[in-house]
Amino acid sequence: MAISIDVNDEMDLNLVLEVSIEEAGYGGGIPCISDICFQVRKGELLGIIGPNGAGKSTTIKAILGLLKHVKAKVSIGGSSGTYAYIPEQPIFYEDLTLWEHLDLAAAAYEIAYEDFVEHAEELLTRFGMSQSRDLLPAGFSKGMKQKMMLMIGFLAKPDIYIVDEPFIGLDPRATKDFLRLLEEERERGAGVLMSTHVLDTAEKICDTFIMISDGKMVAQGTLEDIRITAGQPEEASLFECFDRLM
Ligand SMILES: Nc1ncnc2c1ncn2[C@@H]1O[C@H](COP(=O)(O)OP(=O)(O)OP(=O)(O)O)[C@@H](O)[C@H]1O
Repeated sequence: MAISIDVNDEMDLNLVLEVSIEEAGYGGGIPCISDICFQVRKGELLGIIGPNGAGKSTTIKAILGLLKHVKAKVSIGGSSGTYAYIPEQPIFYEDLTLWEHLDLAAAAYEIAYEDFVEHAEELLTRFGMSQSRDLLPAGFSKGMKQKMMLMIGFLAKPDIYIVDEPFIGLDPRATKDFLRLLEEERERGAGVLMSTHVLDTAEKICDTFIMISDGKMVAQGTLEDIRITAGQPEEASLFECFDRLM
């Protein structure tokens, strides 16, 4: 394994994430992804899109240093260089309530207790989860578990959010609440790296994209850049570009 995660104060001050993955995979010597390079700036939302099995989650795992086989350089910028990872599959402790999960996360992020209580109460209200605060997440629905992961991520107020497919379990109201919070965080200067299949939403909210197919980047940039790469006209949707490039 050869991965370096630098918390680097000397990089371009507007960059919150710089990724250069030579190759990465799950062992056995065969890489699943290769030559994936991109940057995320303050306030930017970069969408990773691609078909099932293209390598979106593997790219995220490579960035987080979760793979055995990875040759990559990852730099997280800003003075504190912090990130929050919101996984596609909720991860939780069977014996801890929702509130205890938030409390544990706040302790890990070293947030002062009063600040934690205020922010956590606000998040519970915004996600409509106040009544579930003292319940165990094992009994939650898929969407409620997803909301818990989002709340834990938002507690951190990091430099960059790394979010793996957030939309699948969320109802329309929760999706709206999530997008509004994300927008506020971007106004604060946080960057966002988000993988998703929901292309009409991605088209509306992402500033830039990387499109991955078969473990490689096939297009990169703004929607306009993607249209040019796909040889599509000005009015073409992200889905039409995706369809053409895949
Ligand atoms: N734990 C694993 N062990 C071995 N190979 C894996 C593992 N997870 C994923 N892969 C392989 O890595 C490749 C990329 O998978 P990945 O999960 O990154 O795709 P994805 O683009 O996130 O797909 P989806 O949209 O279906 O979530 C696939 O060929 C997949 O079979």
